[in-house]
Amino acid sequence: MGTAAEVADKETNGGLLDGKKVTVVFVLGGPGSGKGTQCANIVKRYGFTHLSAGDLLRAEIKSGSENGKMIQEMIKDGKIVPSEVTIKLLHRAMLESGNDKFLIDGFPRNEENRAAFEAVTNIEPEFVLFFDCPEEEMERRILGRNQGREDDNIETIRKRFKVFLDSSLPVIKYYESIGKVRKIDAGKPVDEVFESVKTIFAKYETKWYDTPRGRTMMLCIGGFMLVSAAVALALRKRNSR
Ligand SMILES: Nc1ncnc2c1ncn2[C@@H]1O[C@H](COP(=O)(O)OP(=O)(O)O)[C@@H](O)[C@H]1O
Ligand SMILES: O=c1ccn([C@@H]2O[C@H](COP(=O)(O)OP(=O)(O)O)[C@@H](O)[C@H]2O)c(=O)[nH]1
Repeated sequence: MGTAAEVADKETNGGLLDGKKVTVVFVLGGPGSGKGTQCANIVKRYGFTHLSAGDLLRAEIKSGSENGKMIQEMIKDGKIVPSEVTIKLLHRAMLESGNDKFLIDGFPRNEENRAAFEAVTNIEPEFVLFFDCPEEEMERRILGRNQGREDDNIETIRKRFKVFLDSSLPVIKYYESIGKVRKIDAGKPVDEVFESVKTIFAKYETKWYDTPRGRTMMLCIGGFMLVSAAVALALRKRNSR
């Protein structure tokens, strides 16, 4: 038996997030493979919350936090930011979202990231969506991205490709060894890539009656049927007199 704090910690981390069972999909692939683009499509169709580790780190730089300078230097150099920093941001964003389905994009980037995330959150991904794309195509896409990112220059791009091969691919290999990788040919046009994505996410299709509008419609239909039944009953009573 640990201290109250340790017990509370175990309770919040018992495979649940804030007492809620959650679904996590890790979205991995080289820089420029189209992770962010396809995550936006998945969010629209399947109601997941998209958490890009890179976006969270860039927001942390902008916020002027004490870690900002360190994060900025690491990103500029294509290096992987220490796990505790990224995991804290991801964990907080998950809690704040209120959703129970998450796409974690661009994380875990190395074995240490992976082990630390599981140790801290006790959450294992449902599966890993892996965007497999030729390096020349990824390079072409990043150079045409035009988002004003400090790391989208040829020197840093080459470093990021090396980090991907040396550190991130082993994570994908690990998940492959336990049957959790869903590989997509990401070298094709956006729509074609999304067609492949859809076959993997089919079971998460949001039913129309599960949306806020659908629930309102169901309530209206239920109300209408109740009123019709009451009127029919009243008419039958009157006619039988
Ligand atoms: N299948 C695709 N074909 C051509 N361009 C793409 C495709 N997917 C994404 N892009 C473009 O390539 C660039 C990088 O895509 P992005 O989604 O930001 O990649 P990542 O998140 O993996 O770094 C963006 O400018 C995006 O519009
Ligand atoms: O979990 C993460 C995600 C991103 N990064 C840093 O953020 C950069 C940009 O990552 P992002 O996923 O935004 O872009 P991508 O490289 O996939 O285009 C990486 O090169 C890393 O320096 C990191 O350190 N840890």
